[in-house]
Formats: sequence, structure tokens, C-alpha cells
Amino acid sequence: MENAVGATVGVERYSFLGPAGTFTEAALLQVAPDASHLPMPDVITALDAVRRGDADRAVVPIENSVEGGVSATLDALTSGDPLVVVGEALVEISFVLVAAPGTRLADVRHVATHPHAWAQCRGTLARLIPGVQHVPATSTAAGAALLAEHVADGGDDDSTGSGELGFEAALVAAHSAASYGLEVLAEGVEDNRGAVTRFVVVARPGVVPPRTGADKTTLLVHLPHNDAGSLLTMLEQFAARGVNLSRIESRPIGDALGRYAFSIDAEGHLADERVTATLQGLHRVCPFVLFLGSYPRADRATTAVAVGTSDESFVAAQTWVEGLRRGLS
Ligand SMILES: O=C(O)C(=O)C[C@]1(C(=O)O)C=C[C@@H](O)C=C1
Repeated sequence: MENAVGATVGVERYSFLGPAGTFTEAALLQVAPDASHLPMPDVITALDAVRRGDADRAVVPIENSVEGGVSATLDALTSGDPLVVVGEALVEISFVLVAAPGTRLADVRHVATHPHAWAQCRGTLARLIPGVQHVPATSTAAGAALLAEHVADGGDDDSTGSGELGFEAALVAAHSAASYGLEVLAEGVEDNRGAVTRFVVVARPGVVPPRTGADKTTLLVHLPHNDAGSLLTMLEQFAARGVNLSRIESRPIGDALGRYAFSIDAEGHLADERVTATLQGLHRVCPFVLFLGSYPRADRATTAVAVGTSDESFVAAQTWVEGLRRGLS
């Protein structure tokens, strides 16, 4: 909640991709266990709640180690009133297949879950249940909650909970499987063990979180011009200042075929001289640069600083040139 000058007072309100039981809720419990938790049906609604001031912050998924970027989040973050990333959290991902009590694996033909969850389990499920089909749900927990509700309402005549619902099983987070009153048909159904999803904490622009020495800066950049080497020209702005990238992916700009923006996470903080110099370089050569926040890394990995790219090196170089301009040698 905010007072008249925009400062947060009382218990902070966090919107998130709900309902209770999602991986996103697990991320929220890491970053703000005591906040007021506001479940939303999708990422766009969670972010818009922050834009409108109905929530102080949002927690949304942005990147998975197996399935890659969450395009709904990448796009919703950069369209509409400005938002910035102020933190991140990492959650280990493991899925279980749940169904109405009494259901056998052989009864399952359709599985409800979030598309990103399906993409991480489809190989294993196809082996377990040949011909199995995906029924998209707004989140893992939303699919399981629908199934649990259906069972609680008496289910179908055949007692497997399928029929009018359109699916007989749901893929959910292992940590929340017990909360639905459903039966676990298979555990650890993910195709890749040890998968991790990265979540971001999003707020309206304001004060940038202080530099910790283990930070990331998120940007959206359009390429300088549409000819040979334009991607290189953009990337050189980072390389020349010793700024490493931890993520870069293209998203269609949306106005014409073949026009792409680049969503980038760079190692370092806006307060680092080399990051400031990189942003200045991007501003000079790119037609559009959107700053989406500098924030502490969830893994606390300290940023490596290459020779000649420390704050001291940048300041010493600037002082030297200023001296030259004043006629010193
Ligand atoms: O459906 C959920 O439980 C979510 O929190 C969403 C989501 C995602 O969008 O990637 C989060 C983590 C998993 O990788 C699968 C689904």
C-alpha cells in the first residue's frame, strides 16, 4: 500500500500467477512470505495490477532452464505503462501427475496443465501414456484445482473425473500435489531432472535497488539499423566495456515480419561505471533502449570484473581526458 507521496506503508501487496499451489507462489514465498498475496489468473493481469496500483509488486515467471523464455512475461513487461524488475528468485521444478482417486494410468487420455509445464514433461508422458493429449490451463495449479472441484462435485459416472471436464489428469508442482485431495499417478515426470525456473519481482519505476556487487540489469533493445553487422554493433557496446550477458533472446517487435527486439540480462548494476558506459553506448547507436531494472542476483554470484573495466579504471580514464581538455598533458 502507498501513502500520498508514493512510499509503501503497511503490508505490501504482491500479485502473482495463481492460484495457490503454482511454482510462482513458491517463488513468492521465497521473496515475501509475510506480504499480502493476490493470486491472478495470468501474467498480464498480475502485471496490470501493479500498473494500476492494486498491487505493490508482482512475481511472474520469466525463464526456464529447459523451455527457455516465458514470452507472455517478456512481452507484457515491455508493453503498457513502464514497469521495472527489482528482484529475482529461482525455483527447482519437478512435476507429478495427479487424478481423481481410483483413476488408473490407462484411464488417462488428456492432461491439463500450463503450456510451459507440458513442454517440460511431454516426452515422459508420451512414453507413459501413448497418444496422450495436452489440455492447456492458465497454470499448473489451475488445472489441478478444476479437477479437484469436479471430483468434489461428484465427478462423472465412470468416477475417473473426465467426461464433461475434458481431461482425466493434471500435471502439478510436486510440492503442492498433496493439497488437492487427488491421487498421484506418477512422480518425477519431467524430461530433464534439475530444471530451474527463474521468476522476477516487478514494481512501478522508482528507486533502483542498491548495488550489491552481484547484480543484473535487464534491457530491451532495438537494433541500430537493418544491415550487415547491426547485431554485432549492438553487442560490441557490452563487449567493449567488459559487460557479460546472462540471457539474450529475440522477440518480434510486432509491426512487420522480420523485425525483432532483443531482451537482454547483463551482469552488473546501473551504478557500475561499465554498465553506465554500456547504456550510453546503446543510447548512441540503437533507436530504442528500454531500461527494465537493476537488481540483486538470486544466486548471489559476484560479477567478474575484467582488467580495465572497474569503476576506478573508468573514473581514472575520464579524469585523464578531462585534464587533456583543460590543457594538461
Ligand atoms: O503454472 C505454474 O505453476 C507456474 O508457476 C507457471 C510456470 C511457467 O510459466 O513456466 C512456472 C514454472 C514451471 O516452469 C511451469 C509453469
